[in-house]
Amino acid sequence: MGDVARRARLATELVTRHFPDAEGDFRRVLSALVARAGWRCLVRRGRGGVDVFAVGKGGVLAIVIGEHLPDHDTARALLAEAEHAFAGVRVSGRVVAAPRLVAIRPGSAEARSRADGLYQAVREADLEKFFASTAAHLTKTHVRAITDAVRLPGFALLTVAERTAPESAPGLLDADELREDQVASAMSGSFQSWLTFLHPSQSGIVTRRYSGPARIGGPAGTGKTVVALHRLRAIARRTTGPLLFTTFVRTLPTVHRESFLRLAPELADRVEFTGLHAWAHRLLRERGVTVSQHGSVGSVFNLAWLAHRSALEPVEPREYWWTEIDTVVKGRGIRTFDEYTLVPRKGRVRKLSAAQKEAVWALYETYQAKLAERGLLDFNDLVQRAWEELDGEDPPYAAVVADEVQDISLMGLRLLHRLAGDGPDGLLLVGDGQQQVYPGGWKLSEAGISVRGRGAVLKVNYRNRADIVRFADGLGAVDAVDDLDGGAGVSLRDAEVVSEGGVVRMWRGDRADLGQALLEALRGTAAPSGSTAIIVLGRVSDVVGALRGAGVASTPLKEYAGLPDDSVKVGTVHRAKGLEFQAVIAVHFESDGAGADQEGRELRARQLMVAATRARDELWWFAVRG
Ligand SMILES: Nc1ncnc2c1ncn2[C@@H]1O[C@H](COP(=O)(O)OP(=O)(O)OP(=O)(O)O)[C@@H](O)[C@H]1O
Repeated sequence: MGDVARRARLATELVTRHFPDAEGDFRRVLSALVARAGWRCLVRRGRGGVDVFAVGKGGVLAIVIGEHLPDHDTARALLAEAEHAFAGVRVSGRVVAAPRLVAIRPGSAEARSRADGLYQAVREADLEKFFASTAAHLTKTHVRAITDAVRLPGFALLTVAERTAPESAPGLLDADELREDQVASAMSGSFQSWLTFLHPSQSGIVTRRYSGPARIGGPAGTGKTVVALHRLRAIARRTTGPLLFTTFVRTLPTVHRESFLRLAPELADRVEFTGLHAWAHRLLRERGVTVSQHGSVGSVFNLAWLAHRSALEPVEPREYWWTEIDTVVKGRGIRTFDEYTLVPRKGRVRKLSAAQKEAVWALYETYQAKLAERGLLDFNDLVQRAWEELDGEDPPYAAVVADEVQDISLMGLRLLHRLAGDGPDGLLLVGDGQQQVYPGGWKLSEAGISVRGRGAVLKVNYRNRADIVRFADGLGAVDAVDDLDGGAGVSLRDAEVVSEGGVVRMWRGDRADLGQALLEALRGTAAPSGSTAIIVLGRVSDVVGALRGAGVASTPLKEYAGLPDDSVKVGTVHRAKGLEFQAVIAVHFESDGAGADQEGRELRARQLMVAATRARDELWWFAVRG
């Protein structure tokens, strides 16, 4: 008899023995659950609460089985029961996050949740599809450990023995199973185990109630985004309004949406994942503000620059002045010359004379005039106009999470504040000052946001292996880290690292040899191509050209949406921030760092650190000479 048929027969016998009086529908659905390989079911019937806690590679599910799907209040009560049942359950120092709620309707009649994303409704006929779509992230050892640790009075553990492991030896895995488990864990991404396990400090932040805007800080890889996603789910479960997850990087929300859908597929329609500029653009369009799509902002700035370069170029190059206008003037919402003369130019090392400030202002005015002539808005204008639109209105979101806030402009912060307001659990700002990859700087208080007493810092690095953290820490990013609000923060050096080992390899050579060296590095990594990224500090086209020359196909990071594929990703450090890969080849050009001033050197050191900390297991450090 095949294993599937054997399991089905044994499951039916087991269920009939335990629940002889239960109705046929219940017994049939339960038998199908118990028969699933790799899942263990804790079952109780007839108390009006959760029927089954199923623990398996797809996590922990609280399941109710019945013809009638739960309404809103019932679903909330079930979730509370499920949360309570697993509260404090620990496995190797991590706690088990609140389970997902699933309502299974016997038969094939329509099953649609009537509770706004509190649970996933599944028809019995779709059970196979449902389990196939559940992200596998726990090993068999995890599953055993959870079911061993949880105490659920009144629930019976119903499992069908694996073919080789007799059920009389619960908690033990035989040698084959263990090996298979380890391979599965290495291959299948048990690094996604954050979907079920949280460090106690992470879990504390997920469930904490904040009376107003709050902030989560901590160095690279400590689970800030993980906590933000869990918290979003927790907030969604106790509110009814719309929720937003946003960042300044256009592509990042799409990637994090994929993670969130693995964590809480039932909330797909409740939480919006959008870049802040795209959000502002949409608002303006909806309100009838025409935003021209034609022409390039960069070429308009060039025209303005041509008119003023003679005064400014002898002092600093074009890029410096673009940054001055982008982050100091427009990023801070400065509208008059007088304001500009008074503003603290945080993060800018060079002091400007009165005459230089006048020249900056003239450049700004020409740039604005030329944008207006063409009906163009740059990113700062989009944010400013959206912020003005929302003046005096109620916040459109019940809660907003903003990730990577260290790179958001001051005006961006003000817009976020209008999106969420000052209400309880409304605005959550997540970031790490040490990872700033754009110049700029602000204190939250300058944006009118008070997070006093509502901050948390994470310190346990779960992403990078120890050798990679040590290497990244030595790259010279300033250790004195800002907590995003002018206070002292925590740097990578202070992080506690969970995974030992790691591979760091160096290459230094000429441009002409780059393609071949990349090819060899790609061949030499243990990571599959799809889990490898080439992160470039400098011109990406140079690296893509070298790769093409070596016959390697790649996908630009700006098109990466977090879905698995088997191509190598290539992009700038600006595109790579917030992401992670099993292996990273970081390519920098030595000439780019030469001659930089203190501000440029610090920014570059932070960018190098961000590139290095994208690597989980392997880092190849490529320095191109000349
Ligand atoms: N509780 C956890 N259990 C297992 N793995 C975890 C846990 N928390 C985080 N991780 C792992 O660490 C990785 C990094 O987490 P996350 O991206 O949230 O960190 P971060 O602090 O936002 O990083 P960065 O600031 O560098 O972008 C996750 O992708 C996950 O693989």
